[in-house]
Amino acid sequence: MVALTSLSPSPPPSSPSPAAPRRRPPLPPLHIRTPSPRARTCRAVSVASATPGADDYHSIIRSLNSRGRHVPRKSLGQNYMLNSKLNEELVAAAGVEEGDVVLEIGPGTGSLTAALLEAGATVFAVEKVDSVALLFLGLIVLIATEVLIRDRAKFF
Ligand SMILES: C[S@@+](CC[C@H](N)C(=O)[O-])C[C@H]1O[C@@H](n2cnc3c(N)ncnc32)[C@H](O)[C@@H]1O
Repeated sequence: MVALTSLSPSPPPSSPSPAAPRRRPPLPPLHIRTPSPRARTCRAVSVASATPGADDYHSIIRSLNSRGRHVPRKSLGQNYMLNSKLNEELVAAAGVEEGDVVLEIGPGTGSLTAALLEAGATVFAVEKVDSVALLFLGLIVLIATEVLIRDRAKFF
């Protein structure tokens, strides 16, 4: 298992030597929304993008384009949900309720994760691809769980 904190890039060294390995640039600041009373028992805090809106399509596309020019790979099933209403319907169809614990394999952009959090679930997310995991981290902060297992194959 990989601790979430270990995925966060370290601050760049003050005087990098030419032989030093390249480090990822720091993530942009996260704008954390105060959890609603309904989401109080959540171990994760969703951020602004958890709120469904008419502009879901554009914000997801913007996010996908912003992190390392992520190009979705068919071999990894990287199809992303652009309509958060559908995510809500999926969560309702699955009967996810407050206090449930959900293991989500492949959170991708985190759009379904956000709907699960809104329903009051605690979500453990497993994402294989680093660039997608970083994209996901831009949307969701896992606070108490602090665990992001990157490869389902290694987990099971
Ligand atoms: C269908 S997409 C996720 C869609 C997501 N609900 C969304 O709307 O953004 C599937 C995700 O599974 C990830 N994935 C593929 N193979 C995986 C594996 N072995 N372990 C964990 N994640 C994996 C992909 O990188 C991708 O982000």
